[in-house]
Amino acid sequence: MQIIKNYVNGQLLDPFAGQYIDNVEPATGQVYSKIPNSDEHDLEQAVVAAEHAQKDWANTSVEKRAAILCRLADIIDANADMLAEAEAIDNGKPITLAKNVDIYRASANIRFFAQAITQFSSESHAMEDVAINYTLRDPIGVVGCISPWNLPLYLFTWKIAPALASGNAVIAKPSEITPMTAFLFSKLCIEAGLPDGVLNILHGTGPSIGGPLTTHPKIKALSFTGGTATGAQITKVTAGMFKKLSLELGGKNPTLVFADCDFEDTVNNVVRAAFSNQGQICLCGSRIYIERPIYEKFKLAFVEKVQQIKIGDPLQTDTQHGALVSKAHMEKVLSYIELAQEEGGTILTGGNQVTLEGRCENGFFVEPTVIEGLTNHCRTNQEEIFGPVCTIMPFDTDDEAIILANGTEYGLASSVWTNDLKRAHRVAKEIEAGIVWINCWLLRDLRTPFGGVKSSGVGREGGLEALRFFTEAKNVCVKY
Ligand SMILES: NC(=O)C1=CN([C@@H]2O[C@H](COP(=O)(O)OP(=O)(O)OC[C@H]3O[C@@H](n4cnc5c(N)ncnc54)[C@H](O)[C@@H]3O)[C@@H](O)[C@H]2O)C=CC1
Ligand SMILES: O=C(O)/C=C/C=C(\O)C(=O)O
Repeated sequence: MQIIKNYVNGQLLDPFAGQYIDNVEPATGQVYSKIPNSDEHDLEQAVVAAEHAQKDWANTSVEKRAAILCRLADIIDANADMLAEAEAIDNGKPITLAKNVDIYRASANIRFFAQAITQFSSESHAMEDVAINYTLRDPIGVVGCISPWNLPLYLFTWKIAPALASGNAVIAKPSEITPMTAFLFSKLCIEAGLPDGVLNILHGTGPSIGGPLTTHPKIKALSFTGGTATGAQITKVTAGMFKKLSLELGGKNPTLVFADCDFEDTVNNVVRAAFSNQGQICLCGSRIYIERPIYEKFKLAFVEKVQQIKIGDPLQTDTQHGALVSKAHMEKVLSYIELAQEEGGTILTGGNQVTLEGRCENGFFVEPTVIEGLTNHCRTNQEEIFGPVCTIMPFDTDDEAIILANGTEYGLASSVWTNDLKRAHRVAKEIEAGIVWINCWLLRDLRTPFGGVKSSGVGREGGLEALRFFTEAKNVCVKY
């Protein structure tokens, strides 16, 4: 059984208290590794190491920092098969998805921010004949990054890469539900020659290490991705501590399908948007609104396509739909399917747990599920299910579609499917969300601002926004 270790000051360490928790493979339901349940002592050691390393790292030339990070990205690429298999085992996601999306993006994140920092510049403001102001952007110091289980290495690297590139030392906590690729990554950091203490990875649960990390006085900025309730808790416990916070939280994202869309392409992509990664992406489109003239036709084609999704062992390369991340999460998703029926919904396809034969007979599999006949304000359409469950509903006018789309507390992402350019722009402007995709979904340009409004988060990451978040601006005013 593999024993995962913390990565502190360049070394792979056991937790001080010797406490471990079980790591379960979702596709089999079996414990297959042990995870340190780190606590304040481990954190203190990491903070000391990070503080010690940070000044040298900040004083290391941008070119050298970028070169080390690019080397790390290359090493990820060289180990892509190994990492993809580890991610599929740890998370339950299909191995093909793990390789093409998760691991591909992990190295892209690191390479992107390694290059971005070499292009980062700051503003100057001239006061005619009086003075010139220029802005310095210094690293913050020691920062914290907390990431979730749904896109483990993808989101872990999305946070640490800009933090490191801009000269901070990082204490990162991956999800205790999917710790494996962050552990493997720590070995790759050693191989890449990342200086000791610049990145420290502490494993463990929210209460044992996540909480202490958020309130540690020496950690001046926190980037968090996860559930909205946890984001609210972090805001509460850090109130009055004057930390910079970037919170990427939940979504309940609308997909708006207009009658003039490219029908086939839209059906294919709306299926992908609803069910990729078993619906466990905060950007998934789980509320699908279809313009009435094509409602019945779209429904038939959509359900037919969903029924073709191949459910199977995540380690088989032809599997399209793997296991949910945990038993608890599977039970949560199944309880929402039950709730949807109590609320008057009709299941058009799916709705059940799936029992596979062989090695995966005890895995946490749930069918891709499509429900119709619900109102917009029912709990099924208001609460984040974060699983392979979507609802479909008709609409009659653009204005109605916008009201329905905006009718939840969330505001992360949305997609709009139409060939009417004016409509696309108008709807995009009216939708309350951090991201609107027109005739596409999850098409990501890493330079763009990424984040949500309303209960979907605070702040933006991506591109310059992330580099700005992980630096402090200082204005210098020079009188002529
Ligand atoms: N990106 C997203 O939008 C995500 C949303 N979720 C939603 O949240 C629900 C709960 O999933 P969880 O895994 O429990 O998410 P979570 O928000 O509890 O976990 C995310 C990360 O935060 C850490 N954490 C938990 N409590 C903490 C605390 N008090 N202080 C600091 N860190 C803490 C976790 O250990 C993990 O690393 C899911 O069912 C889903 O609806 C979950 C993961 C990602
Ligand atoms: O940055 C991206 O491309 C995707 C981000 C996804 C999440 O934050 C999520 O699913 O939690």
